Amino acid sequence: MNDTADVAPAVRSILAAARDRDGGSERLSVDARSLPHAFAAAESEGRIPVIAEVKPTSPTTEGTREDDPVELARQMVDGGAAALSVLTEPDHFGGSAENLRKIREAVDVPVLRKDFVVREDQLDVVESDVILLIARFVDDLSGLLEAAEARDFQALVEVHDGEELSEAIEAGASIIGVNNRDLAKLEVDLATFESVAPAVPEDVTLIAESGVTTPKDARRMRDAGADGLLVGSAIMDGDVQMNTEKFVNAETNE
Ligand SMILES: O=C(O)c1ccccc1NCC(=O)[C@H](O)[C@H](O)COP(=O)(O)O
Repeated sequence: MNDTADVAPAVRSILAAARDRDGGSERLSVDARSLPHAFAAAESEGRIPVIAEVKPTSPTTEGTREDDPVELARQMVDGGAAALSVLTEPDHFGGSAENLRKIREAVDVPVLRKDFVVREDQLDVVESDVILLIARFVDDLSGLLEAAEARDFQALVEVHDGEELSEAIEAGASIIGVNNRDLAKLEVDLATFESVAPAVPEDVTLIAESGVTTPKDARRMRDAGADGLLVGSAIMDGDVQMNTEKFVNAETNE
């Protein structure tokens, strides 16, 4: 695992828990729904491709949303989400593999497993269409990416700066997310995406992650080159269907 000494205490705690968490006992083989195809379908219908995140709580959110996660997921899809992200991290985000399993059964859009996977056996916990690999926290990014793809997962490789972007490109990532949240300080700055995006190759599916809180933010990320947006807190706060619609239609309702 790359440098963890300089990350926020909450993130150190997340990573300690991730290292201790068991993996799956059987190697998975996934029949994945295509994220790039889902993005293209949304674009063709005039919707911004939004990955809406089922995120019951987090270290930077007050309280926990106790609603049925499957019902929330359905409302996000009804609101036009091209894909969903489901937290499976239990200790800091209130997620579970069971939530993801039930949600993936209930919807027909691609589902991203949002967790802090640090070892190959942790890929085998639950089937999803896309799996998150965070460049900063993975020792052998190309090895883990290869292991994910060998199971037919699509991998979303998350980066925060140019160095991590180079690492992701070298590892062969075809879906890259630029996280606007600095995991060292937990501060969010949309300028992060704007500074990293220009170096991302054209053929990569590029996602702006974190800190998108208004339709104006959504347009800003799209203007900077985002193919899609990953939105958590701003969708989870209130009526999730209406909130999703707001982001999905941010360009048409301008
Ligand atoms: O969201 C947090 O508080 C957080 C804290 C520490 C590590 C990671 C964290 N979030 C993970 C994410 O990637 C976000 O859930 C996701 O990008 C959505 O972000 P947002 O729209 O800002 O909720």
